[in-house]
Amino acid sequence: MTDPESAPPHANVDGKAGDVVIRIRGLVNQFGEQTVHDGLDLDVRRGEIIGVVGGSGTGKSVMMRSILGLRKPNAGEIEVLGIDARSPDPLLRREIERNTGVLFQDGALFSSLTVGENVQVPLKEYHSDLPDSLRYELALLKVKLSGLPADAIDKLPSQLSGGMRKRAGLARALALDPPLLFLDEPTAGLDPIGAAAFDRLIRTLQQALGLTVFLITHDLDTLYAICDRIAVLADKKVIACAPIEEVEKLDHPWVQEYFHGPRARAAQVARDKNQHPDAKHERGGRDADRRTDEDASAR
Ligand SMILES: Nc1ncnc2c1ncn2[C@@H]1O[C@H](COP(=O)(O)OP(=O)(O)OP(=O)(O)O)[C@@H](O)[C@H]1O
Repeated sequence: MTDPESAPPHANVDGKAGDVVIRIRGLVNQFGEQTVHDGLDLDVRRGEIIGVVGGSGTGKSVMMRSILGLRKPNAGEIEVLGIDARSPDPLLRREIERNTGVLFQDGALFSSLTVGENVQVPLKEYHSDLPDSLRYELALLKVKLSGLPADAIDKLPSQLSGGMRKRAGLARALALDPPLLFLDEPTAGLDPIGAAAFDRLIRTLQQALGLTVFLITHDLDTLYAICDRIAVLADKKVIACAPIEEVEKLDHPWVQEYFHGPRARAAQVARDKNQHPDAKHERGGRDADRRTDEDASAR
């Protein structure tokens, strides 16, 4: 761990795929009498898309907030790229912030700023020395990378569809080229075709940019289509963290209900239909163009 007294803080952004980039041990989170996490452990590996699932109120968002240092846990250790996420040191806090992009559920865009201005907010904070024209060009690059048309850059969030707002939020999350991307329910509120397209975008960006993605979702299609491993929150802990084929078999009432109900069956059918023998990285390969009405209605 870097000693902020003797050396500038430096996140461990280089390394090989599979290295642990987020390490949680013995996490405890309480709100008054309510214990949300009690001795939760989790390792997130470099280069993976980890899907975080669990019933409503099991503490998925609280875990994400703890990792990002937005909430101080009651106990436990959290390291993000080798930095102690519980540290109050502003330099360490800033280092974590600079290396993590976050897409919150509601997009969290500033409504009075254009898309381009929203994307430039982190650029202004961390690269204030850049000329305005270059910052604009960088914002435009992120807007295009997120699958938006170039002219979206000058629009207000209220002038965009829900799916486009998500993409704008993604463009802002990617503004600083962070190695870690956090997504809270990215496909919530999107229609099935829009959700499938967003899944593909995430997978494509993750591969192209070498991102590690921490993805909270209730969306079974997303889990089957793009997640390398699934972390299941239940009983105040992560009770399993494994590829979906293993997690499905877990003898736990919530897991059984979630992964073997009618919605799960539809998602599995979609996955099996779309799986292509040559698709090395596509786990499920949910493909909007090939979705059936049955699949769509099961979402
Ligand atoms: N600031 C807070 N003050 C009090 N209780 C809180 C606070 N934040 C979260 N909680 C409680 O912690 C529990 C976990 O909340 P969290 O939002 O992490 O759940 P979740 O798993 O993300 O749920 P969902 O899937 O419904 O979004 C809930 O019971 C919630 O009410």
